[in-house]
Amino acid sequence: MLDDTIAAIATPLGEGAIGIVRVSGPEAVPIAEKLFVSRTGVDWRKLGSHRLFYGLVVDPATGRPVDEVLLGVMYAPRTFTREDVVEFNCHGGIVPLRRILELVLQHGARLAEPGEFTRRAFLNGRLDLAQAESVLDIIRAKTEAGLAVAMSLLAGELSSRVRTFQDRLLGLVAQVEASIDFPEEGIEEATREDMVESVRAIMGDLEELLRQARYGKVYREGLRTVIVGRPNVGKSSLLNSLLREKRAIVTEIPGTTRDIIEEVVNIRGIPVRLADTAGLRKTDDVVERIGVERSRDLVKMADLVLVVLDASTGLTPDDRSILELVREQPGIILVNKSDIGDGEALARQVTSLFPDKPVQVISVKTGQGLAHVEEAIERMILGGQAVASQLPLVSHVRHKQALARCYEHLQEVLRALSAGENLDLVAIDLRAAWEALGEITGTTVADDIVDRIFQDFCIGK
Ligand SMILES: Nc1nc2c(c(=O)[nH]1)N(C=O)[C@@H](CNc1ccc(C(=O)N[C@@H](CCC(=O)O)C(=O)O)cc1)CN2
Ligand SMILES: Nc1nc2c(ncn2[C@@H]2O[C@H](COP(=O)(O)OP(=O)(O)OP(=O)(O)O)[C@@H](O)[C@H]2O)c(=O)[nH]1
Ligand SMILES: [Mg+2]
Repeated sequence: MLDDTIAAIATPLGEGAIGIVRVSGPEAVPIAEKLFVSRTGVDWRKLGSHRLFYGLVVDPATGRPVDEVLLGVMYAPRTFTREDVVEFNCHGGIVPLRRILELVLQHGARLAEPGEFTRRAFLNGRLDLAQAESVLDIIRAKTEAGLAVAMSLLAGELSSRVRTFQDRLLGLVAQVEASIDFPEEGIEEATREDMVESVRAIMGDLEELLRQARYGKVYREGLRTVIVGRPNVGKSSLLNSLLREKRAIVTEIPGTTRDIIEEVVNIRGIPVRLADTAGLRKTDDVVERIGVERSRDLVKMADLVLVVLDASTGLTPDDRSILELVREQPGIILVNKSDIGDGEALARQVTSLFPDKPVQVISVKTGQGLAHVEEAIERMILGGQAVASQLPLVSHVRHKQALARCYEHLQEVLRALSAGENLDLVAIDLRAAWEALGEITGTTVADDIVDRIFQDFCIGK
């Protein structure tokens, strides 16, 4: 499979200053030799790697120039894929890009599958699986903090942590197997206790990583946040204010918002996917009822629900049923319009009904309390930790699950050790724990999982 040459347009299709057709594999350089004509008189084949050459792409069939380009040439093995790579930097229009790709395909390459360049980097050992996954995170990052998390994954910070865990586990396996091989010497009580201690230490470190994982995925996927409340309480006003943009229509007429409006806002580095919804109330209006249904569905899937109340009207039966809806969910209750009503009184009443939920008195109109809302959102996710002080090493559910599986096997190791069970059993679970970790870096991962990971990538990446 890796002896063929792949090609794709690596830049977005549209109008741009520059567009890139990327080619990787043994035919990359021969293809460039067929299509590229230098305009500077240099013999680019005689010069080194990682250089750009100015010239034309000429269609060999007609001899006619297709576009003026810069040709990037990078020789294996020190390239993104560890194969020969050439890049046609052409003008960023659909027609030049498509024409050049077509010529490349006619002269010895095939169209790359989604993520295939990065997949080759993985298969050829330049990146491990976790690092390869970070490439998509970098592209999709919504905030600087999200980018920093992705960059640390690319740099291999999680991978190297995982490898130290694996080394520690292998050390234990060796210890256990030595005892199995010389059963007549038995296993001393002290050795058993040593092992228990080492396993506990590893588990403690895993717990720390798993704690971070709880909020780590937020940096990649964003925090799914839904604003709910009765009609006219100020939900759309709140969205606009957090966005610092007049995105949603705001009027004094209840029932203004009918569709869900979704935007990503950057709240202290955290990408928050804010959804403004139709006001919730008992209604006979068909259109409005559909909107209400959608809001309820969204609430069920949310990471965080912002319930907006109106201080100027006090708590109504509709408010009470909305609050019931989020009783079991992470939520913050916002008492709005405190400029025209007694916000503190309503906040006290709500706190007595829902003592577990944070309540914040605000006025979107005057801006009162809005900074506290951002703070509360941050606290909610990080459990009080400051964002900047420590970015999570674990941001993928897949990585978290592998760590959790490793942890479970170690629990089993502990149980077997303390129950004085056969050391063969202990060794089996230690190996299973080691393998669970290998799924993160890709040394012990099934092919279909690798397939699935790269399917999400764009073509040309
Ligand atoms: N034009 C272009 N821009 C790009 C990429 C690309 O492939 N092409 N990248 C692709 O995603 C990113 C940069 N990533 C890259 C990663 C490694 C290498 C590379 O050649 N690595 C060699 C070291 C080169 C040297 O030592 O001089 C290596 O790792 O061996 C190139 C780009 C973003 N920008
Ligand atoms: N006095 C005051 N008025 C506010 C405040 N927040 C919003 N309003 C007003 O309340 C009215 C309703 O605001 P919206 O943001 O449209 O309310 P909504 O909850 O989105 O309403 P629906 O989309 O109908 O469910 C508008 O006239 C806003 O200007 C506030 O803090 N104080
Ligand atoms: Mg609205």
